[in-house]
Amino acid sequence: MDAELFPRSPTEIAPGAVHLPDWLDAEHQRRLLDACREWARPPAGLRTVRTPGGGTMTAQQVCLGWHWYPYTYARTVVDGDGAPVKPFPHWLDELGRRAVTDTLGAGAATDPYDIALINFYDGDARMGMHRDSDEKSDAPVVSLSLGDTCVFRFGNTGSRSRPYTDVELRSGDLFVFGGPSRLAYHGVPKVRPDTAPPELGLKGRLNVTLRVSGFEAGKSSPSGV
Ligand SMILES: O=C(O)CCC(=O)C(=O)O
Ligand SMILES: [Fe+2]
Repeated sequence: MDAELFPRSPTEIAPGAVHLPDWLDAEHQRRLLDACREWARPPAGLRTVRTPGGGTMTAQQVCLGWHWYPYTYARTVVDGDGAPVKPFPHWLDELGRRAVTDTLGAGAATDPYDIALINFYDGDARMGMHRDSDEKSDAPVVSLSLGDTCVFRFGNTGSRSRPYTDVELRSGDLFVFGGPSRLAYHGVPKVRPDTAPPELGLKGRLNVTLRVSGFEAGKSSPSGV
């Protein structure tokens, strides 16, 4: 890796929101990328998300555990091929819990993680300011980045506008937001093309967010489907 002019260090961006650079080493990034490539395959694979207003999200998405679509969760890909959502693997829960204790400390332990949203950004894909507010649990959101560097904008709980902080998320970086920042607006205004580590072999950017649903096992989904 290039020598850093300004070394990147763990930073609390807002109360309960922590950026931990280089959390995944090259080998773990490669393994997570391999898994993402499997999850992206149909059925219930990578898809373009349509918003109720008739637009489309520029980042493509695949879900594990629960299928997210604007603005709720279902058991099947109701807005796509109709297949059952892919299962959420146990090792991702372990990764999520470790991410939380490494950033927020052992006291921040949560219920098991059971949702992953995997976003793929290519071309000039981006993501507008939004809150992750369709889960019932207030457990921290865990975000892992692979491939191209992006500008991640982390704002406030009141509105999409300032004050916010722009953070560069690079391949292998971890960002966790919980506590008073759990419902903060955030987005990805820019991805920097061709900045991925060459040895990873990914063109574009992948982001894996892990969440705790808080939905009751055995009960119907919040959307009823
Ligand atoms: O790509 C990212 O870093 C953010 C993704 C995100 O905010 C989301 O999936 O809700
Ligand atoms: Fe989000």
